[in-house]
Amino acid sequence: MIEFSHVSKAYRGVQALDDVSFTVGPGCVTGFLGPNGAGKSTALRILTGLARATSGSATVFGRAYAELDNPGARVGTLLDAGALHPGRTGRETLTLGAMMIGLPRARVGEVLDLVGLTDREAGRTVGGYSLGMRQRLCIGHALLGRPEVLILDEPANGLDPQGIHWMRVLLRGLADSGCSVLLSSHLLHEIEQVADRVVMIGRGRILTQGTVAELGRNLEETFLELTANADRSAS
Ligand SMILES: Nc1ncnc2c1ncn2[C@@H]1O[C@H](COP(=O)(O)OP(=O)(O)OP(=O)(O)O)[C@@H](O)[C@H]1O
Repeated sequence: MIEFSHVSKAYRGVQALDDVSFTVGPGCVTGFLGPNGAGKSTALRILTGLARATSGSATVFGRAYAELDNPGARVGTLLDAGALHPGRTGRETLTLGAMMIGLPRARVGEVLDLVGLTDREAGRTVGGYSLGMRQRLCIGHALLGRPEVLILDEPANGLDPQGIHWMRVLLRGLADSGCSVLLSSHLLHEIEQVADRVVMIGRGRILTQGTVAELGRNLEETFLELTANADRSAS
């Protein structure tokens, strides 16, 4: 479903990604775990056509995201919760999103229910939303088209413990119904709680990947050890 094949990305003076390869299959949540600055957002931006790889390819359903017909209907993305228009209401934001991918307006109400935003909250402008409400709205936006593939960059940012639990249950349910979920985070605990597979990245390189069971019960030790090794070899 999602395939990164030897993806590298150099910004001026910074090697953000170095020969990154991994796949994300249906029916599971793949956690993309790495410390701040590891290259997670860069990889997801390349995957969704927002940045260009220096070399290599990243595809969804075997094609570049931008080449898919109506990608928003098949691939749900949450890349930057801060990018919402502050002057639109939550409902308007979702209605525009639904119109852009050709969905009936009725889907907006369903999604508001799904992400737990009340009618009153949906009628308020997004500029006055808390970070957690923005995240819920963005998750809702990503789910509008009942996507087969979900790409989420740090979706738990700003959610309270109840919200994080809600998101875990939601992602689990989506994966169980066949969705391919790619979830990035710098928080080990968050990934550990929900992911079936983990891809660890540090300083732009894949450090290890496998199922949570394969990587061992003490994922934290593995994470700290591997990121420390990556730091040592880079210095
Ligand atoms: N537009 C850009 N121009 C120059 N350097 C960039 C740009 N975007 C990212 N970088 C650099 O690329 C590296 C990877 O950044 P990226 O944002 O992908 O990491 P991340 O793993 O998502 O980090 P975080 O968890 O902090 O969001 C960092 O060194 C960052 O400074």
